[in-house]
Amino acid sequence: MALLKLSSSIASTSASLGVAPAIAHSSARSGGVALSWKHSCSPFHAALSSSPGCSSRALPSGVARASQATGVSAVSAEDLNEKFGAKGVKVQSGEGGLTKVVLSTPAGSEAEVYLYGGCVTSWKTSEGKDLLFVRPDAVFTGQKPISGGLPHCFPQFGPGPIQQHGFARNVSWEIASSQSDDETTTLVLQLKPSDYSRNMWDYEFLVTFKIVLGGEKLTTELVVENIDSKPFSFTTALHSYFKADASKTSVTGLKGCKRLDKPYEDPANPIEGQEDRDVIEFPGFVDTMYRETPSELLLDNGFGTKLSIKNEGWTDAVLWNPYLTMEACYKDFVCVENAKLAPVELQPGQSWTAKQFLSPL
Ligand SMILES: O=P(O)(O)OC[C@H]1O[C@@H](O)[C@H](O)[C@@H](O)[C@@H]1O
Repeated sequence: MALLKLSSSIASTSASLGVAPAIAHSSARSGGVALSWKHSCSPFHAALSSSPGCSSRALPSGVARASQATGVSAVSAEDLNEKFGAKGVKVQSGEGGLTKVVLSTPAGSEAEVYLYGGCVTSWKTSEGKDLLFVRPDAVFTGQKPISGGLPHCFPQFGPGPIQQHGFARNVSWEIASSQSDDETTTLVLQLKPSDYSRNMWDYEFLVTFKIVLGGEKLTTELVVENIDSKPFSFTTALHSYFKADASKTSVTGLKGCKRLDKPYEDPANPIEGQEDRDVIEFPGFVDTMYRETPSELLLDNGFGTKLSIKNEGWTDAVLWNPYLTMEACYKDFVCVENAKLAPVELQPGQSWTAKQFLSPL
């Protein structure tokens, strides 16, 4: 069940960061890995996706390209560090000059969060193992979503009328606050409307993303508030990329759920069914949306780590592995995405909250 509640007050933001001109840097995370993507263009991807090689067709009028959004913070990492830096919170210039926040705890766990896309790109337990995955084709230019970690799909999961997975993953978020104590480190980001977002989704909203790193756990809370004078509705997901040996990976907990399989060539027309497997593996292309999912899924990443993926408020889930359409990396990750696939309708003043709790067992 979605948690709908009236929002009494809107948190004020300490930083004021607009969407600023793009920087010239262009840095692939691959460190020189040769890329030979076969991610060919489905009709939907061809029109709206940021996928490599899929950007040449005309867009419906009023729809902005992802590449028109730019994500460089207007305030330098040094200034932000001055304001929000603390024990366990360091604001730094990251890949491609994009601002990142490095979170750490006394127990030795660490996370990295890029303000561009409000994207957690790394989460290391105290053993130093990064449990998240960033694709080798991910770019840190501030002009395309970072493909990896925990990107946001908002205000549309898709396919739909605006760009694939919405705009939240390809705009700069602001730091609202940071905090750390002996056990946990917390970073709160906010996303506000811009000309870019209004051009495709003309609503006034406030999205708050709280990231809490504590011991061996990574908890996130997403709050969407309608601060407009008119209602709006949205769909959303936390497009979580987990490092995995896909040939040995499995997900448990979805038996009995309604499933919608998205054919690669026609993702807008999914095939309905019901999940009858206790344990789901990834032997080939997987792109399945599950409805009314339980509050906990278990991911065995094939490297000996079992991860509990709990949630509150996320009512649906998506499993994705691109298989040979991304030959260079499909063996190395799976996406297990907490999602909200049925539109959430918010009246002015209302908000919606969903939490994700990740912890190795
Ligand atoms: O390449 P993108 O835009 O990040 O999307 C990747 C995939 O994301 C998944 O969530 C979708 O179910 C897939 O259909 C999609 O291909």
